[in-house]
Amino acid sequence: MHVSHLSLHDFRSYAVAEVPLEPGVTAFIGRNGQGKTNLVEAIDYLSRLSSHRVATDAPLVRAGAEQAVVRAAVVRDGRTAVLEIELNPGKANRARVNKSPLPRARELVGLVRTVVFSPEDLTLVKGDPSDRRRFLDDLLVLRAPRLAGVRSDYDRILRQRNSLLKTAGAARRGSSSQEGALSTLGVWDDHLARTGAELLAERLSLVEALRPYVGKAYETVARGATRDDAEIEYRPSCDLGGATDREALAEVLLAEVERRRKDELDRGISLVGPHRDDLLLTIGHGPGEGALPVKGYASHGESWSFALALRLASYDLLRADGDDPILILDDVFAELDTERRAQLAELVAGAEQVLVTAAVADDVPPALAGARFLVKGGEVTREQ
Ligand SMILES: Nc1ncnc2c1ncn2[C@@H]1O[C@H](COP(=O)(O)OP(=O)(O)OP(=O)(O)O)[C@@H](O)[C@H]1O
Repeated sequence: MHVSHLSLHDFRSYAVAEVPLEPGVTAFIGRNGQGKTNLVEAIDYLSRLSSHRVATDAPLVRAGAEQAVVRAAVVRDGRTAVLEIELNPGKANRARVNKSPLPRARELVGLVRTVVFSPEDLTLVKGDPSDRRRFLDDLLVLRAPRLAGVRSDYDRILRQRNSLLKTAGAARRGSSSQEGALSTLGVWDDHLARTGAELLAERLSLVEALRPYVGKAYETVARGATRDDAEIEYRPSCDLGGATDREALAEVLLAEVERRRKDELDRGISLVGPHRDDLLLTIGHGPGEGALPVKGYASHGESWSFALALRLASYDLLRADGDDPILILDDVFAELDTERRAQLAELVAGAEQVLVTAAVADDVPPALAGARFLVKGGEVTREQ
C-alpha cells in the first residue's frame, strides 16, 4: 500500500499542507524543527490513531486551533480510498472513509498500516514494561483491527475495577460494610479475567509469530551477531501453568485474582492481568556465554540494534500477512554509522513506500535515492 496524497489542516505546526506522494522512497529534508516529523507523524496517526511521540491528542492540534484534520489518499491493490480523521481534543474524534462517516473513529485503524522507526524506539529497550506492551498491542491491532475493541474494553474494565477496589479497600479500613462493593467486584473479576485472557492469548501467539523474525533482523543489523543472539519472551504477571487458550487463561487469571484479593484491596489497584506483563528482551554473547537482558546490560549500540530489530521484525511479519506496510524512517540515520545505515537502507529499499526524514541530505544512504522534498518554515517543496 502507499499514500498518494496527504492533506493537513491545523495539524501540529501546519495551518494547511498539501503533499502529493508516490510509491518508492520519498525523503523530507530540512533543518531541526521545520516540520518534517509532523508530516510522517500524521500518516502514522491515521494508521494507529495514536502518535509515536505523545500520549494525548492535544499537542497534535495546531496551537490556537480547536481541531485538526488529517486526510490521506491510500492506494491498495490499485484501488484508492480517502481516509480522514478529525481530531477534537477533549471530545470524540471523527473518522471518514471516502467522505462517509464511520460509526466509531477506531474503525479507521488498520486501513492504512505503517511501521515507524524513530529515535524514540530506544524506549522499547530501555523504557518501562508499558512501552513494550504498547509495542505488542499496536502490532496486534494492525494485524487484527477488531482487537482495538478488546484493548479499549480491557482498559475500561481496569479503570472501573480499580475504582471499585479503592472503595472496597477504604470501606474495609474504615470497618464499614463492604459487602456491596465486594459482590460487585466479583462481576468485574470475571470481566477482567475474560477480556484479559483474550488479550493475553493474542499477545502470546504474536510473540511466537514474531520471535523468528526478531532473531533474523538482529543478525542483519548488529555486526557479528547470529540469529540466535536475540530472543524475546513474554513475561506474564503470574504463572500461566502452560495455558495458552482463552478459556484456560481466564481460569488462571480468575484464580490468581482471588488469591491476591487482600493485596489488591490494600493497594487499591488490579495486580493481576496483561496490564502487568512485560516482554523480556535478551541477547547472547556467543556460545556458552548465556543470554542477558538487554535492559540494564546491553551497550548503547546493542540496544539500538535490538530496537531496530523489533521494528524490522514487525515489518517482516506484517508483510508475511500479505500486505506491504508503509515504512517511516524518522530521523534514524543520524543515529547509525555508515555501515549500519547502508544495511538498513538495503533492507527497506524494496518496500512499496518508504518515507524518510533527515536534517541533512547526506545522511540518507544512496540506496534510498528517490523523491525529495525540502521542508522549511512550514513550506513543503518538491526538490527532485
Ligand atoms: N501543536 C502545535 N502547534 C504549533 N506548532 C507545533 C505544534 N506541535 C509542534 N509544533 C512545532 O513543530 C515543530 C517541530 O516539527 P517537527 O517535529 O516536525 O520538526 P522536524 O523538522 O522533524 O525537526 P527535527 O529534525 O528536530 O526532528 C516545532 O517547531 C514545534 O514547535
